[in-house]
Amino acid sequence: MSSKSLDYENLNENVKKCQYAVRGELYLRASELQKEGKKIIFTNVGNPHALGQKPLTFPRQVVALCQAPFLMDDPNVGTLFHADAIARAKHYLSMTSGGLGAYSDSRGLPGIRKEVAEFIERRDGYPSDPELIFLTDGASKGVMQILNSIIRGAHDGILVPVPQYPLYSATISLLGGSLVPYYLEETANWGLDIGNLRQSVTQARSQGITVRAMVIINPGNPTGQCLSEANLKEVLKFCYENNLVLLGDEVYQQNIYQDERPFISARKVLMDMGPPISKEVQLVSFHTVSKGYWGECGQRGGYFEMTNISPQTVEEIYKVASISLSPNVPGQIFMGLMVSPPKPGDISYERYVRESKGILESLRRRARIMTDGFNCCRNVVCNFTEGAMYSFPQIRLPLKVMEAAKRAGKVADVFYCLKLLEATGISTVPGSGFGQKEGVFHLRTTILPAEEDMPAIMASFKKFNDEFMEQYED
Ligand SMILES: Cc1ncc(COP(=O)(O)O)c(CN[C@@H]2CONC2=O)c1O
Repeated sequence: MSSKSLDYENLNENVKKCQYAVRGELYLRASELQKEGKKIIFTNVGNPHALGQKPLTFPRQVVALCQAPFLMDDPNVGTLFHADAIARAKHYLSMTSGGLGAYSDSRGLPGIRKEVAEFIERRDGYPSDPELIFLTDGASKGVMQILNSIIRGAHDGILVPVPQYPLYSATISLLGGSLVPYYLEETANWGLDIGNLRQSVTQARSQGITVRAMVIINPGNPTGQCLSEANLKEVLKFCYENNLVLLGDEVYQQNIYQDERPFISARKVLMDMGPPISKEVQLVSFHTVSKGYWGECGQRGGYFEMTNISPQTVEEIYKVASISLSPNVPGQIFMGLMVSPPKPGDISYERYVRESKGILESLRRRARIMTDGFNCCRNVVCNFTEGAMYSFPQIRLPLKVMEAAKRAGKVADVFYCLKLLEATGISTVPGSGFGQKEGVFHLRTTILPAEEDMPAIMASFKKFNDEFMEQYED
């Protein structure tokens, strides 16, 4: 029988080439162990509610009423839902053309895009145009749409920070483009070095690659660093000088755990720089409801905002978005609620502030507990998690581990993470899944396990690591 179209050997080569380590070998092994009854701590994915974080009450009340508007016909609805949640649900339902079951415009509901624009204006102090904001099924889909618009073939290069979040490497592979790495400096707390950027671009160009865009992830995933205003100015100037569109992945902008480098958006810095840069540099900024203190990953709410992109290009991106008909409407409503939460004086305001502040303060404490826990191990060095949701310690491994890993046919940090998983049930992602310098090894875990469980998890890690090192030390 001749081989069929969807047989492996006939698949699109780009499909076979792309990799996404966050749900790769370690995750699959952890799932197997879980099926065998082993207790697994899935700290490999930035998935807060899967690790016990409670959803914020107000957004869930509003979306519940939007999903089941008949509840508002019940005379007792006020005993279960606050008046501001009821009013908000009616506000969103009035924007739809028949409730949550109807498609919306392919760019998302205009009323919610307006709320996003108003949020950006409040945050940055510059006007934002709803016509340049598209709502998406999570930031992932927005990133894929924009990269799809940029990459024309193998000679088109995208500058990506290494270590990087593998949505970028996987999507660039899938689209048949070229990833151009720029290495973050671990000893400078994962700082971005413009000299390294220049070197990467020069090298890529010498290989016939046209570098077309640059990705920044701020705060960083997996590295957690927060870019300073000075860094952002350097990057925007670099993009201006090299005619690059900047993709500003800012999905962790609510996740800030230090006061030295508060979040500042690439768009604000761009506008502050004034002409010619503020008029010339093309920027696309991404945000999501999956992160922050919302953590509503499963709702699939996201947006991207375009700056200095021509109407003709916006039309093309709109045309492609229309192929998927409509971003999911509940996710859009979550986005509207996130960018326009209860205000002082609203009935739900106190509870909203109490819940969100509580989550953020706990995340900040957990970042510290985890960093200190890793740094208690003699062969582990861990930068503090300034932002985002991850810890990315460097694990120094002796020669015998390299040899054992080689015999097992594994990369050294995959070998280490598998042993960690088998011994403790802690499911992580090996640093090799994010890219790292030759001969240096890391793992990525999240700071999401419940705060009360953290000390025990870090003790379990230390016990494993010290025993592992005894077994393999030179
Ligand atoms: C930097 C970055 N950008 C975009 C996304 C996509 O988010 P949504 O599509 O959900 O909006 C993620 C998700 N982070 C993944 C998910 O969990 N762990 C991770 O590393 C991310 O870390």
